[in-house]
This record gives sequence, structure tokens and C-alpha cells, in this order.
Amino acid sequence: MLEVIDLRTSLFGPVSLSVAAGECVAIMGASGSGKSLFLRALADLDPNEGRVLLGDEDRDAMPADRWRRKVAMVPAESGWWSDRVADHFEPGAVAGVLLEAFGLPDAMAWEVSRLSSGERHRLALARALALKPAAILLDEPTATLDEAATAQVEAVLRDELARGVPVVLVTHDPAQAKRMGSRLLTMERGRLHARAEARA
Ligand SMILES: Nc1ncnc2c1ncn2[C@@H]1O[C@H](COP(=O)(O)OP(=O)(O)OP(=O)(O)O)[C@@H](O)[C@H]1O
Repeated sequence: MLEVIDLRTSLFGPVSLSVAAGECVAIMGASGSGKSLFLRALADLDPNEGRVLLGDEDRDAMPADRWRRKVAMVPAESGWWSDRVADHFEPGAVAGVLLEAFGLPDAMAWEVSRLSSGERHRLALARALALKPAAILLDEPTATLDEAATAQVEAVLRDELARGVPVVLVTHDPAQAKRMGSRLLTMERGRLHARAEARA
């Protein structure tokens, strides 16, 4: 369970939200409504106030880097700090399995400079999931992807949900929100509301 209590910055909130183990909450909302800022605050990437709990662990009781490893945010545009894709992954079999699932089995040997935007996005997702986070925050994870690659990403996310990971998914795609979200919320001027479909 990921529990958010009165999370806020000067630019959004307060927002309170509970995401159960294995639940995907899909958040839509107009451009500039505060969706990315909310995810960044949840991951403790920007200064913020409020409480965030993961199971019985309190974010404020652990160093920020430990929290960010547990609660992985994959932003809309990922950062790369080395020339080779492989340098962004810890050694081990988990990454290989993910790259297969994303249809990029050979990507470990590639240079970052050759990656298409869709490849970058899937590899950023694989990089985050390879660390086996306890909660996942996704900012438009398939915005750059075609239908087949979108299906691959959604299949991997379903596996994460099946193993009990709570997922917060920001998307501009209503069909994806319905496919993946067990609850649909909308961000409006920095506040979260239930969407009409979710109340029906
Ligand atoms: N450092 C900042 N200072 C002032 N305003 C900011 C800052 N960072 C973001 N904003 C503003 O806060 C608002 C919310 O930004 P945010 O990135 O969360 O939007 P979003 O809902 O994710 O939009 P999109 O769907 O376009 O990605 C925007 O109007 C943005 O310009």
C-alpha cells in the first residue's frame, strides 16, 4: 500500500491518495494541471510537504536515495549519464528478461546516442524496473510508442501489478487509463478528483 497524505508544494496540492498493493491508479488531466509535479513530489525529487507511507515505512524516516530506489519514478524524458546502455544497468539477469519483454534483447550492447525516443523510453522503464522497486510512478510511459510497443509495456506493467506492486500511471490516453487503471483520477489545478467513469 502506498499512502499519500496531504502532499503539497507551492505549485500543487494538497493531495491525498491510497494505492493498494497490485493496484494501478491512472491519472489524467490537462497539460499543466500538476501531474508531473505530483509524481516528482511522491518520489521526493522536489521539496515538498506532507506524509508518504509505503507499507509501514515512512518516507521521512529514510534517506531520500533509499526512498527513490523503493519508489521508482520514470519521467516523461529520461536522463542518461554514460555513452553505453549497459552502464545504466546493474549486472544481473533481471535486466535481460525485461529487455526481451520490451523487444530490445540486444540493446545492452548499444550506444545511447543511437537510441530512438521509443527505445529510450522502454530502456528507461527497464532500468527502473530492474531495481525491483516496491512502487512505480510512471509519467506518460507510452507517449512515444507504437501500438505493439505499448502492448509490451502494458504487459510488463501487468506483471508488476500481479506481484503486488502499486502503480501510479499518468497518461493522456483515455483508452490506456481504462485498460490499466483500476481507478481513474483527474488532476485539476493541482487537486486530484475521481473521474466520472470511475464513479459509474
Ligand atoms: N519550477 C517551477 N516554477 C514555476 N512553475 C512551475 C515549475 N515547474 C512546473 N511549473 C508549472 O506547474 C504546472 C504543472 O506542471 P506539470 O509539469 O506538473 O504539468 P503536467 O500536468 O504534468 O502537464 P503535461 O501533461 O503537459 O506534462 C505547469 O503550469 C508548469 O509550468
